[in-house]
Amino acid sequence: MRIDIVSIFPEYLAALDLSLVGKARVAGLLDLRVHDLRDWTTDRHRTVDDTPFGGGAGMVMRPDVWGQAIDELTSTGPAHLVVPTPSGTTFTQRTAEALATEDQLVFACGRYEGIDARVAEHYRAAGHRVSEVSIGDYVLNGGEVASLVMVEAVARLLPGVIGNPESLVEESHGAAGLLEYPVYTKPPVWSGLEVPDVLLSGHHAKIRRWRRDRALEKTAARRPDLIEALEVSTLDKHDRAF
Ligand SMILES: Nc1cc(-c2ccc3ccn(Cc4ccccn4)c3c2)[nH]n1
Repeated sequence: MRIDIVSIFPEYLAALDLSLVGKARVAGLLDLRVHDLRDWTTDRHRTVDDTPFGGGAGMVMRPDVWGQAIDELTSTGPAHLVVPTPSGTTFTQRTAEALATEDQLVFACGRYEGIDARVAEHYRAAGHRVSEVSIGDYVLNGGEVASLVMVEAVARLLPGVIGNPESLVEESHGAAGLLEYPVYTKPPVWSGLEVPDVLLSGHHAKIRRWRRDRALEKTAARRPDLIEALEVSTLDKHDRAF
């Protein structure tokens, strides 16, 4: 997969050189390129914004500069344009799974009051998939942090990026559709607190059952909406006790 990220603060995306995503790039599992939007400006001041039509506070990012950038970056094939915005559809694990199937993603990181609305309109009309996406109900100062979140969520789903793909099944919002169970490691007693006996028993069936019970318990307590969304067929008679 190729991912292009365009921003007026490209150094904000330096975190993607680190850790799991950084290693995936070095290993050639992910072709991730970060670009400075100002490289597509033509004036001496490298201007990317202007005052909003209709008045109002703040500035709006110009469509022409974004058009030059996105045209160049999508010239090699079908790309999915992802535009972080507070007014977008909510990004979920399902969104990450869908984006992870694409050949190319282009993240357009806005700043100021956002990007001229005609940019998304233009690329939809040109036949591109365009997703205007929010990472949650709070307001950031730009799209860079949202792009970091989405790139990490997508990259870890790509083949070979996560060491043990099995862990993708049991984690929160994973295939099981539950929040994950509590995890423990050594020492067996810490701060006067013990590890649940069943986890020390070596009885794998009981451990599996205990973990599923804790996952159902936590999900029912913290995210009853996820319980509603569970396929009833995936619940056994023991589960229905929750
Ligand atoms: N989940 C999210 C996403 C964002 C986000 C994404 C991109 C941009 C580009 C500019 N701003 C600031 C801004 C503030 C007020 C109204 C419009 N935009 C952004 C904020 N905030 N929260």
